[in-house]
Amino acid sequence: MSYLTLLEVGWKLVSTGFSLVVLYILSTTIYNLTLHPLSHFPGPLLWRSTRIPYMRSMWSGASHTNHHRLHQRYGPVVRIAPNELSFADTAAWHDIFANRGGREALPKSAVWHGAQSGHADSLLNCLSRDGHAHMRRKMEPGFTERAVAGQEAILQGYAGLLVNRLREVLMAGKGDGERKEAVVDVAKWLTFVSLDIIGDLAFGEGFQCLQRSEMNEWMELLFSGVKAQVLIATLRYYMWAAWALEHMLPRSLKEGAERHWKIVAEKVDKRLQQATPRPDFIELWQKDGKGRDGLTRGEIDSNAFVMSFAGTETVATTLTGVMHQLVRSRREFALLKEEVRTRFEKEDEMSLQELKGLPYLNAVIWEGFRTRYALPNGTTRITPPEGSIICGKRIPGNTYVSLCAQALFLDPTRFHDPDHFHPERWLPEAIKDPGSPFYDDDRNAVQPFSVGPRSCIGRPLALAEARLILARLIWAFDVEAADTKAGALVWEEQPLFGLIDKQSFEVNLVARE
Ligand code: HEM
Repeated sequence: MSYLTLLEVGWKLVSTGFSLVVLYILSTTIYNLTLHPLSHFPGPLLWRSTRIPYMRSMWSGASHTNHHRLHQRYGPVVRIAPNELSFADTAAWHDIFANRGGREALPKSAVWHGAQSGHADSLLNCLSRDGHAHMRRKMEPGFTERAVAGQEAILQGYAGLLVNRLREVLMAGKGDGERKEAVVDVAKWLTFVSLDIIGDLAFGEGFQCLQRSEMNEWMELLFSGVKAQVLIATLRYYMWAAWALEHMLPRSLKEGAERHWKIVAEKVDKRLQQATPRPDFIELWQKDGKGRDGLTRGEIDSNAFVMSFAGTETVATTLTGVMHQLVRSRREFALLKEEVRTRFEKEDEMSLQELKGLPYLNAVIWEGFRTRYALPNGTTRITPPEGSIICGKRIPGNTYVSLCAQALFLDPTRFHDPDHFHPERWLPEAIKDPGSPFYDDDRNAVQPFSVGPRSCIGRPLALAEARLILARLIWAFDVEAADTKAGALVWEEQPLFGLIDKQSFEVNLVARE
């Protein structure tokens, strides 16, 4: 065969291949818009026909604001990709995430979850229903109200350290004895304290963030790893992309991930060598000699690893969000200050038990969840092959479904004045008084810890931390808006990669008079 004939054959092959690809894309697009079982669900044309707008939205970090906008335009159910629906309806919490009337909660999908190869499952990643239930039973002793009460000294220690470190910053700040003040990045300090607490509970020692006023290098790598994992997960919607990813990931990335695991194993080793019992997770996840079953060594490593992001960023973002609201809401801030400062004369009187009973403090935290939620796009599940009923609608099998918390929590048909910070909507007065503008609010819509068998195991700890840290800060300092660029943070503009990618938020910290 001559060189020219070879070229011709080659060209024909390429053009046929190209035509086939174009044909495939065209026919799938037409199928997605017409014959696909989800074709009657509303959504923008491009989102219904290909997954590209969804991926773009995820990769740009704007998925929460985009999905929220789609719900405002199309209603409580939106088709956000050919085989995916987003819900913004209170009933969806139970229909997607809870076991109901003999029907089990919808499972997690292998796109978003599953163990890392060569490592044991963690509670968060485990895909098997039975495997998860078994592991959850073994881990629960580490997270009960009783366990948190036993961990109180650890929590108080770090909350006190946070206040003392901020007092030092204040002393070095502007002003004289009458009024000392300093601009501080609260997002950073709240991350430090939540990291140190979880470091202590998961590995037996804090990460020394508060002491050093900086993030531990390992944690920084871990957070960027989590972000990368979210972006990589979106590629798994395409089988070929998942395969290519598995085979084409640079060796350095794989080595980096293994280094993480090695550090985890070393930290767990060190903790296991401590002979004195301490009320931390590892102690409570192990067999206890009194019949309590425990995690395997591999499971301890995987779960300690997961705690370092699942239990830190969530708390830090919630508290930063609450601060962001409080500095803009003078009346609400004054009410909170009054409650905390009149109830306690001394800092050490602020026990976890006492704080649980403070109505306004708790209302502020719940309004923080509603307006500044750390997971505004929720998490994804997949319907079983036989399909499922969600919000009264029959959803075909193998459909990805999620709940857009931001759209639900800020829905004007469910909340009075939804875009503004009104802690009083959570007070017993508003709940009981038909004259209150918040009486008819759909408070059940706000489920920051999700519901059902895979709801947040760390809920009691998270609430205890949030109450304690917030109360200790409010007791010790006055906080005002800072006239800096980071002080003018627009909350909604922060990108989302699974969790809010928290930016700096500066406030003016003033010594309490
Ligand atoms: C304000 C703070 C927190 C919020 C808003 C939050 C929210 C959530 C949500 C929505 C889920 C369900 C995830 C899903 O459906 O896939 C979850 C699960 C989980 N959370 Fe939290 N969380 C917080 C704090 C914590 C803390 C402090 C810990 C532990 C120290 C923790 C550990 C976990 C774990 C291990 C799971 C997986 C549970 C399972 O699959 O059985 N979280 N969290």
